[in-house]
Amino acid sequence: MRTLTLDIGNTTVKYGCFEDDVLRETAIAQTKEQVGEVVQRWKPTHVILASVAGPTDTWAADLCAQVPGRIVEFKPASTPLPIRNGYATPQTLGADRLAAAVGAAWLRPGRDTLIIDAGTAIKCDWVEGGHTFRGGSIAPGLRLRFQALHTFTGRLPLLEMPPTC
Ligand SMILES: Nc1ncnc2c1ncn2[C@@H]1O[C@H](COP(=O)(O)OP(=O)(O)O)[C@@H](O)[C@H]1O
Ligand SMILES: CC(C)(COP(=O)(O)O)[C@@H](O)C(=O)NCCC(=O)O
Repeated sequence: MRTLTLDIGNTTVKYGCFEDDVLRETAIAQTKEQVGEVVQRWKPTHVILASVAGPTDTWAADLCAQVPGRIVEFKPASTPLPIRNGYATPQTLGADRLAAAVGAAWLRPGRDTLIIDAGTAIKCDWVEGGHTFRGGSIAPGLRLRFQALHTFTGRLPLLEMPPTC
């Protein structure tokens, strides 16, 4: 079984190519065309995706139409989980945050874990005892902070992150 996993964020798409349970390739795609090239080259039989991008973004559905097997979308309010979701409003929770919690519980079974995920936004989330997602905080990411400081002040220049950052 060849499975493509897609983590569609607000800035980039992170993908992983699995052959059965073995991760063969993982990378960051900057454009949807790059993800299309991975589908053409890797020829996945199945796709598992989680997205926090806007609902008008239909390119993922177009890509999945090229894949013969199952397409599974990870949805916080309905996807069965190996942990309990203690978030008060699962229907508004970002799939990336809950997926990270499932990953953290798998990496640190039975342990309290703080997840810090620095993307477009910086999310700090808590997994209690390796069994319950407790939620956390959402704050602007680095680029948003730079943009806000430049836009809403008179004297601060717009800083760019160095390419190696
Ligand atoms: N060294 C860094 N430390 C923390 N945040 C960073 C760093 N470099 C880039 N970023 C932030 O990460 C964002 C891109 O990360 P990414 O994982 O692609 O985001 P998303 O998951 O939201 O698509 C950038 O917009 C920037 O705000
Ligand atoms: C907070 C986010 C915008 C982060 O997106 P990202 O930085 O991964 O692109 C995303 O997780 C989201 O849209 N969350 C919905 C609100 C919530 O999780 O409570």
